[in-house]
Amino acid sequence: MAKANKKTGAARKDKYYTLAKTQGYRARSAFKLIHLNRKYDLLGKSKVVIDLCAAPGGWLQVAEKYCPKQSLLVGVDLDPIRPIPNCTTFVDDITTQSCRQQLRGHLKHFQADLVMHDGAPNVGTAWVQDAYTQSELVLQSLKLATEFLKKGGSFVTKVFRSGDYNSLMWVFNQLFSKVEATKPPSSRNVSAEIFVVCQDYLAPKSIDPKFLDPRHVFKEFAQSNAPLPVSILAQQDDKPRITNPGASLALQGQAINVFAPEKKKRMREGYAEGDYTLFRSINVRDFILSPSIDDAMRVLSTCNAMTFDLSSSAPDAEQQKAWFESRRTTDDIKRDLADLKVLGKGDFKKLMKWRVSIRLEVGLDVKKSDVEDATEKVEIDEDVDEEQEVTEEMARLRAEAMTKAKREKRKANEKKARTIQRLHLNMTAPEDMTMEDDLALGGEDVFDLGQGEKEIKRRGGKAKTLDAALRDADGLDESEAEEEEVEEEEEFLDSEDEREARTARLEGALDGLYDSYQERMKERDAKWKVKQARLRDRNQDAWHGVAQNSDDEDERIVKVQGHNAGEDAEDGSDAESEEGGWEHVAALKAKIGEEVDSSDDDSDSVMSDEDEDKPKVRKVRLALPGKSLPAGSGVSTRKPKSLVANLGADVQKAELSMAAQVWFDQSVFKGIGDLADLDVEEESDDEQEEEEDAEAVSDVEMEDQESADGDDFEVVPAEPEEDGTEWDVEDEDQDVVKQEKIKKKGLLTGEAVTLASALVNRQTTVSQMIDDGFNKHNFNHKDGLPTWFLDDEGKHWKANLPVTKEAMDALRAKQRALDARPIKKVAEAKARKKFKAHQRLEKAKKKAEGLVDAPDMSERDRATAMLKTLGKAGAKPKQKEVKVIVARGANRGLKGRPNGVKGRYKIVDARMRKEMRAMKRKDKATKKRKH
Ligand SMILES: C[S@@+](CC[C@H](N)C(=O)[O-])C[C@H]1O[C@@H](n2cnc3c(N)ncnc32)[C@H](O)[C@@H]1O
Repeated sequence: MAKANKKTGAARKDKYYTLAKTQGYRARSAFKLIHLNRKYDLLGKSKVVIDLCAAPGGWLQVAEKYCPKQSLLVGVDLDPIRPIPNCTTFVDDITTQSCRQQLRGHLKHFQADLVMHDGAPNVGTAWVQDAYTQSELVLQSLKLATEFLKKGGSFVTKVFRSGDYNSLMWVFNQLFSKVEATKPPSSRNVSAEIFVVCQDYLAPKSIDPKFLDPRHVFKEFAQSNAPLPVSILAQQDDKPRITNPGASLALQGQAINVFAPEKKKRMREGYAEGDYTLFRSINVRDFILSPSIDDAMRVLSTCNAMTFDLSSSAPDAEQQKAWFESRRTTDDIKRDLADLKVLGKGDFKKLMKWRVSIRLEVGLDVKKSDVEDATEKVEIDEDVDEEQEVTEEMARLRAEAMTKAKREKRKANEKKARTIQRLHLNMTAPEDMTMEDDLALGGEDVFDLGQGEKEIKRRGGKAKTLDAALRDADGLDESEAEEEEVEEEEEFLDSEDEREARTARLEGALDGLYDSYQERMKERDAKWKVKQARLRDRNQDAWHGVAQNSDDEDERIVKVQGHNAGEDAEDGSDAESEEGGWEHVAALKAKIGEEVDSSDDDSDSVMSDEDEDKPKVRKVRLALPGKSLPAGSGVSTRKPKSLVANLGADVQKAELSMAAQVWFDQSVFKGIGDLADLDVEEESDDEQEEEEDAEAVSDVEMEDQESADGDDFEVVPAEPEEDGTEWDVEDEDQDVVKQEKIKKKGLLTGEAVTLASALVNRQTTVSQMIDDGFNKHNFNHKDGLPTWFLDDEGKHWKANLPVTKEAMDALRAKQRALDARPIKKVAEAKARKKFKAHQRLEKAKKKAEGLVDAPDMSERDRATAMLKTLGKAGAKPKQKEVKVIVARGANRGLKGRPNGVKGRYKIVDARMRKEMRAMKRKDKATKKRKH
């Protein structure tokens, strides 16, 4: 079973986890801020920073590292934060007044350059992200930001892609002149989180509180979106939302037109609305009893795991027990059910076969004439298109399988022989054997569906053949099926052939199903959807959002109250000026909604044709109605009122993708307009990660490469960072490195010496060597080969370069010569010794000369003295004596030189001295006895 990609707890400990550990960051999230800082340079100039929801302190650590020295860094969280140098932290809830006051106390008269928020609501041990609470938390952090930020300051926050996301973005856009959403590479792809960087705070004199009130901000979207989950509805009930009939109705109109163009809400964002649980587990009954193969596939592609409910309280406990204990529910199947996200093709097919076999076993698939089986009715009303596609695909696959079966009939014997041969050669692992292999060998497959049919027949039931089951799933009727059966009977005369052909057909059909399963998995991927939407955009006019910004005063973005007081909406009322800008902005927003409705005849998008090719950076701007757009603003001015494109005919064409398009066409995604490219980045990341395992490329290097590859993030600046951070490691040319090494140390391997001598001796040429380089080891043709085979080959199948005996002898001789060379330190010691001996001799010579001239010495004395002097010169210098002090009495526990001891000394333990003396005595005694 292919478990290589399994994302276990250990797999969550990815490279950023490791990097955080090695670099001393408390949380892997630190890298998110590092990446954001790289892209937006948030920290370099920020002298006053507030970190909301800062525990355990990863972001503060990063801020401490990258902000100017002496910066004021304040962090707050519900959880205490272990002290971080140069940072002030306190425990509080950011939604409370006391937090506000404490922040004020810490900041004193300073205003913040940057407010950061990486908060996520604490929802206990289960990581269920209540998106609404999260959005509220974001709004709360924005509220604090508006209070503490200075004009021009920045605000960074984490948001989740949920129904409230657009509302949040809209509010951000009112308060900051630059708002971008981005997903740093360190943010896991499976996570719905996205970071919004708001720059250049406009600091209006006063802000309508409604801009920061969740009940107002999230109102319209909550109403226009699909039903919210119970928890969210409960919250709404607790805090009834204030409605604003005038504006909100129009807004709803707009929202309905734009944000909910589809009749049927489908989970375009990849998460079921309101369900932000990353792990979804369901009961196997939903899979086994799913009315059609398509539904079963949907279960497989949307869930992480399937479980059996064996508790006695389960309504179908007995049935579940039977399924669980069935011989078809092998350990492999149980493993697959436990982790559906890593299903390989083989696993997928096994599970689909298992479902069919269990259904056959329990008699779920029987002829309709006998039992009206409601569960087999294929519901086609929901996914007509997909169902049709699957049906067509199945028909095509069946036709293919028929042709294949004919061919295979001819080759049957050949195949059998090959299979047996492969087994003999140990080239096939049992798990890689297909059903065909099993049948070829005459063995019984655990999912031998024919067997299942027989079993049912034995029990007296009229088993529906597997083909029939598949046909039913395809929506083929009985007569068609019978016709096919007659044809098949003509084709296949003996039962073995028939059986084989059926198996082949089943395999073909399952292969087709697996492909569509994969398609489905891809479709769940938001990035893939964006890619598809873009492709469609190229061919047809789609909704292109509201007009681009221009410098024109009349078309400027409508800002908060302070900015728009006195400017009325078209109706001329100035009622909102009293209370604030919310109604005003909302009314203008509503106006645009009306224009959406009234501009049906205008099928042109405001994006010019050239713009289509440009990166789709679209920012929703609220234009004052009736004013034309200025020339040169990059926006077509032909039809000034047509702020949005026609949603008519095109909507029909692109109906199913509209929600996805609208979602990703918003201004927020302008920063990640290259989401599709990120796919490539991701793929290359995956490859890189594989390489990382294989080649142990350093994490740091990887990090650089990743940044350089991704469009989303800038290439790391060429100049080294001041603090010499480990991100900027130069990617050395390995060839150059090797050449340097060879220059310094010569050829080091037998292969290299052999090749070099072959070249020198003209036994080969350079071009011959280059030709030899074109071998399978240098090219990656691994597609379609079984993993066990590649593993095995990787271990044992190495390039076999020639090594001659002469080459090895030469290398050995070189090594011996190296070994024979005294090492530097030994040479130095020897020289020192020689020098000292020479000095001693010189000294003795001088002394001897003095003795020669001594008048009062007898010849004998002179000779004795001379001998003594010269003898001393030749003798080994006396080792300086070391006095041994026993650590007892006054000396016990003594530190430093004991009183009255001069020269070298050593403090020893009394017991140690005794033992050493005893040993010496023993040695002496033994020596004596020997003599
Ligand atoms: C993802 S962690 C933050 C990690 C942090 N940025 C770091 O790098 O170490 C989210 C934090 O939000 C905090 N949080 C959630 N709700 C909060 C609230 N109402 N007030 C303060 N902190 C809150 C949680 O206690 C949690 O520590």
